[in-house]
Amino acid sequence: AAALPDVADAKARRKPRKARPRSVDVVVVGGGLSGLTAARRVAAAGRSVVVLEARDRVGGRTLNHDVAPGRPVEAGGEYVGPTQNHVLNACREMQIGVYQAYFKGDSSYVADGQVTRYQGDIPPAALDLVGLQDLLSQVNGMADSFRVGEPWGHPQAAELEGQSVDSWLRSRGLLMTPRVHELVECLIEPSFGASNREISMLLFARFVNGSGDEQHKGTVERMLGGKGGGQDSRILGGSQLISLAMADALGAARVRLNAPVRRVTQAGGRLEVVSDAGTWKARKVVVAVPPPLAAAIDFQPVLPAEHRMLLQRSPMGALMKCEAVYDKPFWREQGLNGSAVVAGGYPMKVIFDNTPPEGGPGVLFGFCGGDSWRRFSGLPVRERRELVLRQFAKHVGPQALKAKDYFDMDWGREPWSAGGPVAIPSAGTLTGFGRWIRRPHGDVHFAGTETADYWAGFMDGAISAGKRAAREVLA
Ligand SMILES: Cc1cc2nc3c(=O)[nH]c(=O)nc-3n(C[C@H](O)[C@H](O)[C@H](O)COP(=O)(O)OP(=O)(O)OC[C@H]3O[C@@H](n4cnc5c(N)ncnc54)[C@H](O)[C@@H]3O)c2cc1C
Repeated sequence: AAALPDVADAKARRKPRKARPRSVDVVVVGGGLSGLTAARRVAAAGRSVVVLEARDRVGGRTLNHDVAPGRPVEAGGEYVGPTQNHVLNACREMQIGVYQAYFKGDSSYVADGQVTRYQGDIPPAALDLVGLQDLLSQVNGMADSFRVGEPWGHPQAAELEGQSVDSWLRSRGLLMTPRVHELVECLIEPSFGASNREISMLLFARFVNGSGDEQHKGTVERMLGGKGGGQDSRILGGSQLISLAMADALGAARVRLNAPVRRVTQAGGRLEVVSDAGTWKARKVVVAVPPPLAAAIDFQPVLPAEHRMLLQRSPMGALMKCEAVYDKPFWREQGLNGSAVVAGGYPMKVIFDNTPPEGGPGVLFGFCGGDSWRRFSGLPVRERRELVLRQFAKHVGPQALKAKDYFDMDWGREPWSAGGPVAIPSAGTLTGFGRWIRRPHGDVHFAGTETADYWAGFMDGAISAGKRAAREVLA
């Protein structure tokens, strides 16, 4: 023990040596699906590349959680579906399997304390269905009125961006009953991590418009649907496996963890990227991080004001996933598939069966976002667990109270995501500054799911944006 101070003193006396900046062709900022995809493309073209990732892991908004040894489920991004060709191809390339989510049996609709079983995507909301159908057809119409990824091209773009989903529903009059408002919140809260009054109709239409591919028009049904829709399938081994496999293929030398990037300077065709893990020189930089975190990087020269405004006015939603683990998915024996739509009064608006493909342990999860997040997420974990289990018990029965484990993942409290699932540009931002979304700043290029045309906000959009940014820097 007596030797310890000497060692410490010797260390203190040693002058810190300034590490020489390393040089690569391309620095990628952010080791989520988008950044890793860009890096793979750059490496495949024979150029040198390094991914600088702030966290001690890759995958960003995707995160696996083991509910039993070797049985991961997702605590972040999870589902894939038809027309999400980029993520499905990435799985194929990485030899990762995809399987259909569990749809056998009935879903549950919880309203006024009553539980009704139903099949398909639309809950049996009686008279309120008229209002709901009206909303779907109106939004599909809006989404069909502009070129994909360019919502500012809608003939009434400014008007639609000035209207929140909430004020638009009110403008439709008696058709939109209080129950329709609640049901729409069940669509909006999990999709955006925000409430009806926080999302503009133009932003909603932009997401619907992108829920397809070059051959298939985007529709609300595909964006929000289960079988055949965006929630059709899951990824064997959990969605974070895609990023883990990509990082593995790139190798540790090309993926630096614990390396938050603070400054990007460019002068005379050369760039310098300063991170907590050292400085890199590069010819090109790809920034593949959520907009508020891109806004926090010190770009020299500074970004054009319009681009800065776009990033600053695009905060992230607030969303958490609350999950309970049981010995087995006991609800399946009752002919239930575990899914529920819950109108009013509960922290979680939609619930899904998250059981691993082996069939156990049984897992249920619910989304808590927007106003529900603001009420619930700050509670102590003991209270969160109790509220969640009580809510699960409502539709699958009292056995739900006897969970063997509970965990939740609060993306609103993750500094390196700044929220989730996606950025939600405030009113006036898409029409005012949206055109800057993919515009390079000198030799700095922008990726990340928010910059995609199709499936922006989803894993598919993250991957297509990474490919597009790689094409730009390789051009
Ligand atoms: C709860 C939840 C549920 C979701 N459900 C689905 C779903 O079912 N299906 C679906 O397709 N999508 C879903 N998503 C969305 C999906 O996860 C994201 O669209 C996608 O993962 C985003 O990938 P990305 O690479 O664009 O960004 P991110 O995953 O956010 O990656 C960005 C990376 O950059 C890092 N970073 C940030 N700042 C810096 C910095 N300054 N320096 C270095 N590194 C930095 C971050 O740590 C992160 O790793 C969900 C998301 C959440 C949160």
